[in-house]
Amino acid sequence: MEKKQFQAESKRLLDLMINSIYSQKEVFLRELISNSSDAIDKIYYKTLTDDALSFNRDDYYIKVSADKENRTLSISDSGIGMTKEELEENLGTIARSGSLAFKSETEMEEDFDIIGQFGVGFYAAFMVADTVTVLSKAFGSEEAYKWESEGAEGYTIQPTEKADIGTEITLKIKEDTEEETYSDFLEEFRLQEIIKKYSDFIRYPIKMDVTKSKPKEDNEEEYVDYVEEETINSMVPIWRKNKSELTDEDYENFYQEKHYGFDKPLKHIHTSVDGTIRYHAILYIPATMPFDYYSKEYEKGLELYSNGVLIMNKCADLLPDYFSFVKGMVDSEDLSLNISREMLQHDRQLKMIEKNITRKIKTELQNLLKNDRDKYVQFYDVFGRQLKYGVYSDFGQHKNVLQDLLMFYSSTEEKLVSLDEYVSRMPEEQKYIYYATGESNERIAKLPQTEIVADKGYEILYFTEDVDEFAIRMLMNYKEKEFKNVSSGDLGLESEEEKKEAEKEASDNKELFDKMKEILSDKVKEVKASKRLRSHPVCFSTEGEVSIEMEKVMQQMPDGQGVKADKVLEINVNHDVFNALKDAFDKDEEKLALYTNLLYNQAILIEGLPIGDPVEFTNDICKVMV
Ligand SMILES: Nc1ncnc2c1ncn2[C@@H]1O[C@H](COP(=O)(O)OP(=O)(O)OP(=O)(O)O)[C@@H](O)[C@H]1O
Repeated sequence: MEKKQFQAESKRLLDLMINSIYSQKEVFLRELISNSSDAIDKIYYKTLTDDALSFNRDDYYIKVSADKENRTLSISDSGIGMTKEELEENLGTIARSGSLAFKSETEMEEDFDIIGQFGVGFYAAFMVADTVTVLSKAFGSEEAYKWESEGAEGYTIQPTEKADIGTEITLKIKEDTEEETYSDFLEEFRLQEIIKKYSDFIRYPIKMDVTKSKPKEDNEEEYVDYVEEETINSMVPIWRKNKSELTDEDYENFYQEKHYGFDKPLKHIHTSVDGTIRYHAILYIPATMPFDYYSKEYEKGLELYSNGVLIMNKCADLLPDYFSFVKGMVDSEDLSLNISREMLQHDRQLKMIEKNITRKIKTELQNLLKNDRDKYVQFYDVFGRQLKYGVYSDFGQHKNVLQDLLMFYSSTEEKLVSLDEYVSRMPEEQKYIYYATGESNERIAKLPQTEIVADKGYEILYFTEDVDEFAIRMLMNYKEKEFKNVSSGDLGLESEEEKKEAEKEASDNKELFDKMKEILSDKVKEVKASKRLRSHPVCFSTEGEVSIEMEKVMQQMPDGQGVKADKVLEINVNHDVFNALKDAFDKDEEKLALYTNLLYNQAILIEGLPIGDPVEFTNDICKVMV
C-alpha cells in the first residue's frame, strides 16, 4: 500500500501542533467532538436546502467509546462523512478546513453555527495518540475509506467497509509517561468530565456507555454492574433558552454546576444582544466575597464560549476591575478566534462586549438600589469597597460609571444613603456635601467637629473605610455640589457677623495663641479660636489637601511616612478651659506649656492618632492633679 507524505510544511506544522498549540492535552476531545458536530450540522444544512431530504433529529448523535484493554478511544458520528478526496484534502493537508470551505461554498447564512475554520483541530488527536484511524462514508456515497496515520510520517488511505454514513475516528492512546498519564483518557469518569467541561452545549447528543450498578434481583443487599448508554451533554445551553422558561432555581443550579461560587448568588443577569455584535451572557453577583478576593490569587473573568464551545475559563478582558466580583459566562458567535482557541486576539468585538456588559451590570445594580434596597445594601456591604476603589483607581476615569452606586452612612437617616438621595434632600442654602471620617459610626458621631454642621440640621456622611476619602477626593463633586470634610478649615457656614466676631477674637487673643503655637512648635500649623466647637474644649481642623484620616492611611503605606496633615489646633473660647489658659498666660508660663500640651494631646486622642510620648502625657495629667 502506498504511503503518502504530508507536505514538508505540514510535517513541521504537525510537530508544532502536537507540541505547542494547546496548553492542555484534554482539548483533543473537544476538537474531535466539534468536528463531529460540524459534520452533523452540514447534513442538517443540506436537508434545509433540499426539499427531497428530511432531517430526523433522533438519527444524529456523537458517540464516545473507550476500550481500556486495547487502549483505544473512538469518536463516531452520523454526520456528513468524507469521500476519499475529502479525506485526502482535509486530513492530508494541515490548515485546510473543509468546514470553512463548506461555509463559503454553500454561502451559509452568517448565523449558522459551524465551529471549524482553521483546519488544525483534528491533529490535536496526535497529542494523545500514536495512531489515528479514520473510517468514513460520505453522504450520498456507497464507498467507505480508511485513513490512517502515525503522525508526521504520513498517512495511508484504502477502501473499507462501513455500514452507515458518517465518520469514526479511533485513537490508539499513547503509553503513560512520567509526565502524563494518558490512560486517564480511557477512564469513563474522566471522559465524562472533559465532555461536560468543553462540549456540554453541543447541540447533538454525545453518548457514552456508562457503567452503573443496581441491587441484585434476588438479593437486594448485593449489587451488580451493568452498562447503559447515556447522553452526557445537556445540549441546549441555558443562555439560549428564553428567560420566561427559566426559574431562579435554574439559574442557581447553573451557578453551582459551573462552580462559580459556593454561595447562592445574590442576583443573576441574563442578557442576549443581537446588534452589531451578538452574544448571550449570564452574569451573577455573588452573595459573599470569595475568600481570596483581595489576594493576588484571585483571578477575575468570565467564561467565554464561541458557539457553545468553551474557549476560555477566565476571560479577564470581559470585566473591568471594579466589577471583578461578577461571575458568569458569555457566548458569542462573532469572535475572531486564534487557532488554539485559547487566546483571542484582543479584538474590537471583545471590547464591545465588555462595554455592553459593564453598562448592563451598572444598570442592573442601579435598578436593584431603586427596587430592592435591602438586597442592594446586602451587596454593598460585601462589594461596596471595590466600587470605591474603582472610583479612585485609574485617575478617576470610571467615576461617572460608579458614582451613582456609592452609599455612605448618614447622620440623620442612620442608614446607608446614596449621594443622589443626599443631594436631593439638601436645604437650598447648604453649599456642600458634608462628611466626617473616623473608625466607626459611633466614634464619628462623637467628633467635636461635627457639632456645628449637625447644629445647622445638615446631614453628614460618615466615612469609615480607608478608601472613602480618597475616592471622594477623586470625585470632587456630585451633581455640582462639592464635598467638604467637617474638619476642614473653612466650612462655608458663618455669616458675615460671625466672621467679624471671629476676627476680633483672634486679634484679642493673638499673643496667647502665638505663644501656644511656639510651645507646640511644628506639631501644628496654627492655634486659633474655634468657630465650630460648641460644648467641647478643643479639636483639630486641617488646611490643605491632606486630612487627618488620609494621614493615617498614608502612614501605613511603605512610602507614605512623610505625609502629614497641616493641623490647626482649635480652642473653644467659650469653654471654661479657655479662662484657665488665659490665666496661666498672664501668671505662669510653665502652666501654660502644661495646659497647651495637654490640649494638644487631647485633640490627638479624639482623632485616634497615636500620642507621641505617652509617658510624658500621663505625667502631665498627674501634674494637674496634684
Ligand atoms: N468527523 C468528521 N466528519 C466529517 N468531516 C470531518 C470530520 N472531522 C474532520 N473533518 C473535516 O476535516 C477538516 C479538518 O478538520 P480540523 O479539525 O483539522 O479543522 P476544522 O474543524 O476545519 O478547523 P479548526 O481547526 O478550527 O477546528 C474539517 O474542516 C472537515 O471538513
